[in-house]
Amino acid sequence: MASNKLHISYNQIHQLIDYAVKRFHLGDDYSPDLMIAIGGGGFIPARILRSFLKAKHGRNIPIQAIGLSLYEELPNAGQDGVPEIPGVQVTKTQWLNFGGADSLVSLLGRKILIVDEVDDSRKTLVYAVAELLKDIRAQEIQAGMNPGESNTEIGIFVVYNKDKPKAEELPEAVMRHYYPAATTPDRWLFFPWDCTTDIGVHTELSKQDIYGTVGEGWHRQPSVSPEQIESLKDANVTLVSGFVCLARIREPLGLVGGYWGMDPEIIFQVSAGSPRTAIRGILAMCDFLAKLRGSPELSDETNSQITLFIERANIWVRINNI
Ligand SMILES: O=P(O)(O)OC[C@H]1O[C@H](OP(=O)(O)OP(=O)(O)O)[C@H](O)[C@@H]1O
Ligand SMILES: Nc1nc2[nH]cnc2c(=O)[nH]1
Repeated sequence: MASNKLHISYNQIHQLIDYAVKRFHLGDDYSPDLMIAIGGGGFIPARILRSFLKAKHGRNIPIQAIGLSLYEELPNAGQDGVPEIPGVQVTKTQWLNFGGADSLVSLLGRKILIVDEVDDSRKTLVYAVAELLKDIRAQEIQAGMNPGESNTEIGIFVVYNKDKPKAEELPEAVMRHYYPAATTPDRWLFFPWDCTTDIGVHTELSKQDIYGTVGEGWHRQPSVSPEQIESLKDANVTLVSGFVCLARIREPLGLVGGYWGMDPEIIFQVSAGSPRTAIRGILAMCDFLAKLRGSPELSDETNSQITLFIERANIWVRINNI
């Protein structure tokens, strides 16, 4: 794993959740009636998500909390972005008590949405789903049903999914309702709630991280101004004096690519690499956009912006292909 961590701000999380609800048609295509937040990182995202789902149907979805822990509780780990060491096994620190005498909630027939802030090795999510399935089976037996007869569904919402080989796999039925608001490279994510120094400085750093720019792309309209497209034309002027030009085109890349789910690594290549890496990134981006062009979901205006963007990017590549 690369050593540099990515600063994440509260706003980025809020905006990503907003966009994800729209992008995945949450509340319509999959309309949960129970959220289960994995604490502590899943608590704030679940609460934000509840607001966006309420805005759709006017109903507040109940949030239940479970506590699972995989990462070692070393003295400074987790604090101020110090990466934690993954443990071997997930441990339960808190669980549902649906069978308890004072419990009013049944899992049967529900559309459940598990919420967490990050899917890293996937061990935590796999464990949570396996334990939940055991509870569902137990409740089905108690109700005199056959396994699966209650048609209870489980979905997963994560704010960040790390793009890496996962240690364990989720059941196929659950993957059909797997909603990652954003995909990140395999770096340590430094969340705002882990910051114990200056949250203002942390927020500023989150804007400078390329991922911050990409993240912002997800919530804005997929539209790039003519001036931004135009700026590609003279990007080569500053290339020779460093990577200033790449910063100039980073925003339009983040806007178009981020909004339509382009791999953030491409944008990272474009803005953080050598000229040659940048050119590779631009070409990968053109490929991505070319596939997107003409999609029925795109407006005519967006389509023509993409066409123009590819044309300008190609000019940029030709000029700089050293
Ligand atoms: O995909 P995985 O490798 O299993 O990692 C993801 C889990 O790791 C973090 O939990 P952590 O144990 O650090 O607890 P916390 O949420 O209280 O910080 C995070 O909140 C996820 O639940
Ligand atoms: N804060 C934090 N917790 C994690 N748990 C697993 N991966 C991560 C990460 O990148 N950041």
